[in-house]
Amino acid sequence: MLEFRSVDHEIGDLAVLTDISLEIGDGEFVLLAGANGSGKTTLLGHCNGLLTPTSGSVLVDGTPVEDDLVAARTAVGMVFQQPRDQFVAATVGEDVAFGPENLGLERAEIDDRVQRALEAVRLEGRETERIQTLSGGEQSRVAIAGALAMEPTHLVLDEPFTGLDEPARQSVLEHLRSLSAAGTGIIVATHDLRDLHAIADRIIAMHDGKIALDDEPERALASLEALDVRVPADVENQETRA
Ligand SMILES: Nc1ncnc2c1ncn2[C@@H]1O[C@H](COP(=O)(O)OP(=O)(O)OP(=O)(O)O)[C@@H](O)[C@H]1O
Repeated sequence: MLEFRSVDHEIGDLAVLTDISLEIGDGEFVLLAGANGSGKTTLLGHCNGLLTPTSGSVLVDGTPVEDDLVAARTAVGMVFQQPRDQFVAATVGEDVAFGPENLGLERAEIDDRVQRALEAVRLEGRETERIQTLSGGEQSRVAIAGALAMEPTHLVLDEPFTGLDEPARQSVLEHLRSLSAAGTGIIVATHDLRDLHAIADRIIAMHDGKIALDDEPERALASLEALDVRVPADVENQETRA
């Protein structure tokens, strides 16, 4: 369980997050929507102690994040918007293996996790390739594989589908869905609600640093346009009609 209790985040005079309270249960698949600048990335940064609340607290499985940062970072896997910030090794295989190696796992278990993670992002057989030589979308997939290989109990992804081609997007989606079914809590910040709402349990929409709505997908979608979150299918329909 991931829990925010009245979290405020201020930067100077700017209230970036105001009074965020929410609970995300094990196995819940949550979409975090909202316009540019509404506070999504900042909210995600609080999930594993990357950011510290100005007031309020964040708890991972009942423990305040600041009480045990290592535990929080092991429990909550993060995939950032800019994958380049996330790489620690030169090659695909080394990078994805880095996290599991740090957990002190047996070699066979590490290799197994790397294989499964690379299959999930459709990069199997590419272990020895240098990350620098990959395309942006492929680099994003390496970053996702790195988080998957840690097998965290909560997985937080910031715009994970940007730059992914459709087969890779579907494969990652399928994997996230199966992780969620197996009990992993998933939070995906995204503008891309295309087919995601069909698999999500819940949509949380941010507006000006506050939670503007938190509801099951069908009801949430009906309210989203008022918050300036375009639903691509509707946009396409409007363009077709025009
Ligand atoms: N380190 C910082 N310094 C100053 N302002 C910041 C900082 N981090 C975030 N902000 C501001 O806080 C607000 C929320 O930013 P955040 O990145 O959380 O939004 P977002 O919803 O993730 O946006 P996007 O959809 O564009 O990624 C923005 O107005 C942003 O400019």
